[in-house]
Amino acid sequence: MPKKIVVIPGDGIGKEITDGAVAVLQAVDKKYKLNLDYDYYDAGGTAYDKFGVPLPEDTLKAAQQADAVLFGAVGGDKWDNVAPDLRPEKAILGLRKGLGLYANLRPVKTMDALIEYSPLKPDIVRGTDVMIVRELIGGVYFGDKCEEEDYNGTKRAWDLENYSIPEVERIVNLAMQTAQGRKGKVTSVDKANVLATSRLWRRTAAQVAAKYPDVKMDNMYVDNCAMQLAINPTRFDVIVTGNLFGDILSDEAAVLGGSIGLMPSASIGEQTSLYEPIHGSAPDIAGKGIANPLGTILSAAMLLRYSLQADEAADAIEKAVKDVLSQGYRTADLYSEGFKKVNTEQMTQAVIANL
Ligand SMILES: NC(=O)C1=CN([C@@H]2O[C@H](COP(=O)(O)OP(=O)(O)OC[C@H]3O[C@@H](n4cnc5c(N)ncnc54)[C@H](O)[C@@H]3O)[C@@H](O)[C@H]2O)C=CC1
Ligand SMILES: CC(C)CC(=O)C(=O)O
Ligand SMILES: [Mg+2]
Repeated sequence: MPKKIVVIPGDGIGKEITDGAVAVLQAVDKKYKLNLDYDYYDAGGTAYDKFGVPLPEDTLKAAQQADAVLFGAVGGDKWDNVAPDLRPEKAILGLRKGLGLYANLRPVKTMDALIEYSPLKPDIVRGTDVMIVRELIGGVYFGDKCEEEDYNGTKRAWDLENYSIPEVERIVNLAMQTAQGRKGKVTSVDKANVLATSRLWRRTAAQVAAKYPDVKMDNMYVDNCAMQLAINPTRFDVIVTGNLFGDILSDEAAVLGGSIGLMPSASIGEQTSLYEPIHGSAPDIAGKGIANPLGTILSAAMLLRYSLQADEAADAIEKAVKDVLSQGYRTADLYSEGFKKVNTEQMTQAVIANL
């Protein structure tokens, strides 16, 4: 039986980068006989323009029934003024909730070939290898919210941050197990000096950690973590944190690898999982054919590894990405004089040639 991959390109650079990842998947499929089959669905502003909603029922249903989902990105200025519940970003939030994707794994690894591209000093970023484990379907992104209400003679808006003990236990357990396959160290990141949700997070994390004597856990406030990522990133192995902090810290950590365009992610659920680069729809470069497809191609490698247990094919993609960078191929986000400047399509073909 073929394995069903639901592809959701979304908006902006979404089509360009998912085209690249699917071309690479098709190439490894030929070599490793994976028997992959693709179905395409709309989401985001593109779906809003066609159907009046950012996440059509058909898209969610297909994703729920898929062996794995490959996602591009959603959003763009064009939809900035649509009703909050119809914003393109509701599509990815709805997919995360609808598929129960409770954990977002965001690996950040500095490749030697790219050491000069980080705005940080080479001696600081060399050897960085962090796995950010971000809780993905709780916290302030999914709490009750109020767009506007009267309050003390003025208007206010609010978003509710809330976490339950089982939600924290589930994500911290996954972080501990992830660390067991790595260097055995977890840093739990919160703001327990201020937030009640963070104090519950910290207490619960300690209880979970006690079940894993082979893993060392420490706690860090999120503001300090933001600084430590910039001055001492190699001190981290696994970082586990909530939805909002994980979103922000992972964009910051992306600069350690050279470009956000390189960063993949896996969003893990009980039934199916979704794979997407950590960046957005990059409206500033959309349609120009210059987006870096490597974050999405590496997300496809994570798809093969986590959803299809096709480790050999995943290894082949990851090695091909390293090879093209060592050979000097660079999209615009990583280009400097002396290197081979390529567009999205040429970078994709370079990866395929190295498989
Ligand atoms: N999962 C998703 O679908 C996400 C969607 N968004 C949405 O994307 C839209 C744009 O958001 P921004 O804050 O501008 O973040 P962004 O990640 O789209 O772009 C930030 C900067 O990084 C660059 N960049 C991003 N991906 C790149 C790639 N593959 N190659 C080369 N350069 C790349 C962009 O050109 C831009 O300068 C918004 O509507 C936002 O809500 C943002 C993050 C995640
Ligand atoms: C809802 C998304 C736009 C949040 C985000 O920035 C992300 O998941 O990286
Ligand atoms: Mg983000």
